[in-house]
Amino acid sequence: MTTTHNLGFPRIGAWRELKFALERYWQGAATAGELEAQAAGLRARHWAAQSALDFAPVGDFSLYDQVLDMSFTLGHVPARAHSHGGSPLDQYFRVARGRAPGDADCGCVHAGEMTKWFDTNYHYIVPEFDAATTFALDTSRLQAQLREAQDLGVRAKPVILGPLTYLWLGKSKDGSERLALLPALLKVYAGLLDWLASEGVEWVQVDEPALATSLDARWRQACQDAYAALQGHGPKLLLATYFGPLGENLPLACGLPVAGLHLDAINAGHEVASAIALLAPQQILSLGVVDGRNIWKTDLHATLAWLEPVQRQLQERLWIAPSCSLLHVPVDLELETDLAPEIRSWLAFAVQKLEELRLLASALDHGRVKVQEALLANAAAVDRRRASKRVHQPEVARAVAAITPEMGQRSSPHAQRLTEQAAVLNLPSYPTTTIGSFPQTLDIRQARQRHKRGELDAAGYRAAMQAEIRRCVREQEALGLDVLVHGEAERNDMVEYFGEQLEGYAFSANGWVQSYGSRCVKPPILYGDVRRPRPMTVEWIRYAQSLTDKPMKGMLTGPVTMLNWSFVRDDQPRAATCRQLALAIRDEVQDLERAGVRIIQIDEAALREGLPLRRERWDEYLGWAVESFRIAANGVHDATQIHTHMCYSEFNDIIEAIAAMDADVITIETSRSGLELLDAFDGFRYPNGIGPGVYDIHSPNTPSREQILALMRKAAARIPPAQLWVNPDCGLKTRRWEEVLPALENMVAAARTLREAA
Ligand SMILES: CN1c2c(nc(N)[nH]c2=O)NC[C@@H]1CNc1ccc(C(=O)N[C@@H](CCC(=O)N[C@@H](CCC(=O)N[C@@H](CCC(=O)O)C(=O)O)C(=O)O)C(=O)O)cc1
Ligand SMILES: N[C@@H](CCS)C(=O)O
Ligand SMILES: [Zn+2]
Repeated sequence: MTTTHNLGFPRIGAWRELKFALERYWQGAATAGELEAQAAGLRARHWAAQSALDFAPVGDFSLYDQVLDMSFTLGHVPARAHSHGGSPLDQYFRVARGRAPGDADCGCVHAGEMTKWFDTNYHYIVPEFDAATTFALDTSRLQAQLREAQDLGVRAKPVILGPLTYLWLGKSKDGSERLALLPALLKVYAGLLDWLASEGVEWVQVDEPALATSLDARWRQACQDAYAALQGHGPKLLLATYFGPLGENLPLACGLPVAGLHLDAINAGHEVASAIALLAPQQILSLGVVDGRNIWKTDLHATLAWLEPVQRQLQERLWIAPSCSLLHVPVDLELETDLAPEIRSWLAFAVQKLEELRLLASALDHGRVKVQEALLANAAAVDRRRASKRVHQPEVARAVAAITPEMGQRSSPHAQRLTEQAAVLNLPSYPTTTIGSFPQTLDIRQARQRHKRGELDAAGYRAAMQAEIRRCVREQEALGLDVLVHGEAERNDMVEYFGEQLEGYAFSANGWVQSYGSRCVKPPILYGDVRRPRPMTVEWIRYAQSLTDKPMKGMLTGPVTMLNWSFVRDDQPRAATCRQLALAIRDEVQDLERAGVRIIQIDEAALREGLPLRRERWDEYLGWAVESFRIAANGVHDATQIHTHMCYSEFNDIIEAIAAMDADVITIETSRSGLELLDAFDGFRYPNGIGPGVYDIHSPNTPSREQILALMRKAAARIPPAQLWVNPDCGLKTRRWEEVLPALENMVAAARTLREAA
C-alpha cells in the first residue's frame, strides 16, 4: 500500500482566525490562555482536514514562525528576549516583533531579523549565532502539540527543522564560523530525537531544504557528519527536501543513514530514477507529487502515468505527499463562491490537494478504475484549461514579439540623467522619502469592504480614498519630507491591486497565504495572457500631485514582483509571462510621465527572492528579470527619475544585476541587519542613488533620531553622501499613524542634522 502524508498544513486558518487571535492578544484584548485555546482549536480542525492521510504533521503549527519555534526548542534564544522578564510567550514575541504585550515602547528590544524562506514569499526569523552560542533542549511546544494530536487519535509525524538547514538559515553576529556550532547543536538534536522516540513516535520528518541549494564542500561534509552523529537516535527519520532539485547533493542525501527521503517530484521529477537507484533497499522514498506552491489542479492522469511504474518498483517503500508544506497555498477552494466557474474548475487549494493525494494513492493501490469518475472529472478540467479561449490573446503575443532591445535602454547614462533630474526636482542633500504605503487604517479597509459589498458606491469610495490621500499629503508636508507619496490607501495589496486591473488575472475572495506573523497576502491568480486595458494609477497620483508643490512619486509594482507574488500559469515559461507583465507596467509608466509625474517608483521587492536556489540557474533568471524591469522602466525621458525598492534582500551576490537595472534610485531594507546589507556596496562602486532603510517598519518600536543618525553615518562611511537618500525600510501600511508620525519626525530630524553637518 502507498503511504500518504503531508509536510505541513496552512496554519493561519481558512478565515485567518490565527491572525485575528494574535492581533487581539498583542493589543491586550485577549489573554494568553485565549490565544492558546484558539491555536489548539485550529490545530484540531487542521488535523481533521488531514484525517484521510496515513500520517499528519505535528509541530508544523506556529504562533509566528517555524524557524523561531525551532530556536526555542533548541534553547537558542537571544538574551535580550529575557531582558524584561515575562513568560516564554512574551520572550517569543519579543524576538518575533520586538515587543510583548505590556512592554513599553522603549525601542530597546530589537526584533530578530526577518528574511525570506528560500524562494517563497514567507518570512522567517533568522537565528542569531556567535562563538559563545549554546543550546539546551526545550520540548514544551512539541510535547503539548503531540499530546493534543495523540488525544485526537492523529497518526502523528512530528516535523522539525534539520540541523544543517537550521545553521544554514542563521547568521553569525560576530563573524565566527556557524559550522563550529554543529557538535553542540547535534547533542541537542540527539536529545530531541531520543525524547520523540520515548513519546512513542514512529516517524519524524526532518526538514532539510538547504539540500536544494548549492552547498559548498564544507556544508556537504557537515551534512554527512550531522546525520552520522544522529544515527541510532530516536524514531525513523524522514529527511525532507523541497523547493527544487538536489543536483550534486542527491548522492549525499540518498547516502545519509536515514530511514527515508522526501523529494520534490514537481521540481525534481528528473531525479526520481537516480534517487531510486541510489537509495538502499530498506529506505523509503517519499515523492512530492502534488504542487505545494501553486494552485492548479494536478493532472492526475499524467502523474499516474509516471508514478505507476515507480509504485510497481518500490511498492511499500513508496510514500506520496505534496511537494512541500502547504503553508504556501490557501486552505480551501470550497470558500471561493465568486470565482468564474470555469477558472475555479482548474484550481486546487490545500484541502483539495490532499484529496488529490488520496485519489492518487487509491489509483496506485487499487487501480485507476476504483476512482474512475474522479479521474475523468480531473481530466476534463485539465483539458478545458488547456483549450480555454480565456488563456491566449493574439494581441499580447504580437506585442511581446515586437519588443526591441532599445525598449530597455534609457537615452543617456545615469550621470547625465541626474543633472536633468536635479534641475527639475531641486532636492536637498540626504533627501527624505517613504516607500509608498501609509497606514491602512480600519476606516480604509472597512470602506473597501463596504464598496465590495455594494454598500458604498464608486463615487463614495473614491471620495473616501481621496480624503485619505489628502490626510497623507498633509501629514507628509507637516513632517517636512522632500519627496511625497499618495499613501496607497486605495490598494488592498501591492500585487493584488494591479492584478485586479489587468486582463489575464483572477482573484480569490479568501485565498489567504501567510507572509509573516499575522500578516497575509492573497496572491492573484495569473491564468492567461496579460494586458492592461486602461491606466491603473494615473488618476490617484494626479489627484495627489494636485495637493502639493513637492514632487509626488508615482507608485507601481514591477513585473518581476507581480510574477513572483502571484500564482502563475504553468503552461509557459515564467520569463514569457514576465515580459507580458513588463509591457503592461511600461504602458502605465509612460502614462504617468505624460500626466506630469516626475518620479516613478517601480517596486521590485521580490526580485531577489525569485533567484533560483541553484546557482547555475541564476544568470538565466537575472537575464530575463533585469530585462523585464528595464522594459517596464526605461520608456521615459532622462528628466524622469525612476526609483525601485527591494525588501529582505541579500545583495552581495547580485549587485551587478541590481546595477544593471539602472534605476536612478534604489531604496532597500537594511535596518534589521544593522546595515549589513550594505556590504554589497563595498568594493563595487554602485553609481546611482541609494536609500538604505533606517527605520524597521516591521516592529512597533519607534526609532530615535540618534539610532537613525547612527545608521546613516554608517552608510555615509561606505557610500558617497551625494548618493544617499533617507527612508524607512519598507511601506508603512502595517503601522498606525501614532507610530509612523514620531518615527518619521525623527527620520526627518536626522536628515536635517546630516545636512547641517555636511
Ligand atoms: C511588502 N510585502 C508584501 C509581500 N507580498 C505581497 N503580496 N504584498 C506585500 O505588500 N511580501 C513581502 C512583504 C510582506 N509584507 C506584508 C505586509 C502587510 C501585509 C498585510 O497587511 N496584509 C493584510 C491584508 C492586506 C489586504 O489584502 N487587505 C484587504 C482586506 C483587508 C481585510 O482584512 N478586510 C477585513 C475587513 C476590514 C477589517 O475589519 O479589518 C476583511 O476582509 O475581513 C484590503 O485592504 O482590502 C493582513 O491583514 O494580513 C501583508 C504582507
Ligand atoms: N510600495 C510598497 C512597497 C512594499 S515592498 C509599500 O510601500 O508598501
Ligand atoms: Zn518593501
